[in-house]
Amino acid sequence: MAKYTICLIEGDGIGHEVIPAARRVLEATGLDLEFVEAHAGYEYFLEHGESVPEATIEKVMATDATLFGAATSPSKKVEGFKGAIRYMRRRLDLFANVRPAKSHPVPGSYENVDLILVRENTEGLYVEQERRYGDTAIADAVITKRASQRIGEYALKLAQRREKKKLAVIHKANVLPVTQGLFLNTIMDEAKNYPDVQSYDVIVDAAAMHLVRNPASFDVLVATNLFGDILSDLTAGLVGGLGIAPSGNIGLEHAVFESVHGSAPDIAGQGVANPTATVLSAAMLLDHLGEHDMARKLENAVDQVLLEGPRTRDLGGTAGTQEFTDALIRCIK
Ligand SMILES: NC(=O)c1ccc[n+]([C@@H]2O[C@H](COP(=O)([O-])OP(=O)(O)OC[C@H]3O[C@@H](n4cnc5c(N)ncnc54)[C@H](O)[C@@H]3O)[C@@H](O)[C@H]2O)c1
Ligand SMILES: O=C(O)CC[C@H](C(=O)O)[C@@H](O)C(=O)O
Repeated sequence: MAKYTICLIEGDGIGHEVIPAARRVLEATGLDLEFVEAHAGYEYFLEHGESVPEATIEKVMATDATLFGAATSPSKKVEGFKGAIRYMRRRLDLFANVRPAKSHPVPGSYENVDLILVRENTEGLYVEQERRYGDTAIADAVITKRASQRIGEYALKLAQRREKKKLAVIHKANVLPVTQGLFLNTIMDEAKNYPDVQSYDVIVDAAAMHLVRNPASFDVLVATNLFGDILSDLTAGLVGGLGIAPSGNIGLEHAVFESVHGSAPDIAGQGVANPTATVLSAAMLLDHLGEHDMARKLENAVDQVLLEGPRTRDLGGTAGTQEFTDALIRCIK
């Protein structure tokens, strides 16, 4: 039996391109890995009537960690459809969505950025409870003390292990003192147990401005689900864009790693997707398994190829997914 088993889920669109690329990179590490393939996404839903079959959940639970490509969610209501990644986050209680943004040697990346956005991954507006009364539509935002406390604890422990030891609690308690106030106050109370971490609160709109003006001043950020969703695309944009930004959906028992980007229907099937975000998510997966040296080796190889080329189109180059992946593999070996 291999040392680690890894579940691979391609999903939709460019998921079919970036997961095989990341698999080749993982195979090139020489680690003793066994891969198990599973299905999820909109294409699977159209064929089988469900977006995440139970067999996929079982494979995610039975393997050591999962690498997910991307999945499509249509912007209209489709009867019986559940967004694949959103369903998996809640079903597997993957409560922490960890989204690092680090400077890369690519055009448009700020220098000296090294931050991690921790997004609460199970509630907020993502409980997806919407209803319509005539011309009025209402969505619930659920915030619980339990989920706020555990995401706060996760972010504080993460900040404690880092050099700067700073935690920005992102909120909108000035307008929503009951829901956002519960999130903010619960985390600020928890922070009293971490006196070595400098915890401070920032209102989300101001946080967006500060992130663009002075991203190097941030260390760890924690936010409710939708604010974290929006700000993590912003932080991806600070350091080279969606082609580069990785993430991990982490629970107490299971973990699913995935790029921040989606299925990119505008470029899917053309062989031009940048696999970096998925490869860096694979590096996070290796860290999760305790393979820290190999994780650093992957990250260093990514930055070396980003610096020297070839680069993919989203970063101003002309390389396709294959050519970029080949260069990465040469660099690892
Ligand atoms: N975690 C997920 O599975 C996830 C995340 C985001 C969006 N989505 C879904 O994906 C679909 C498309 O959403 P979208 O277009 O708003 O976002 P997207 O992230 O798929 O694409 C946004 C833009 O970034 C580009 N891009 C993204 N990844 C790239 C890569 N690896 N290399 C090069 N360019 C890349 C795309 O070509 C596009 O122009 C939607 O159905 C959405 O619901 C899923
Ligand atoms: O396409 C979906 O079903 C979800 C997209 C997803 C989200 O959390 O909203 C994506 O934007 C992300 O940041 O992971």
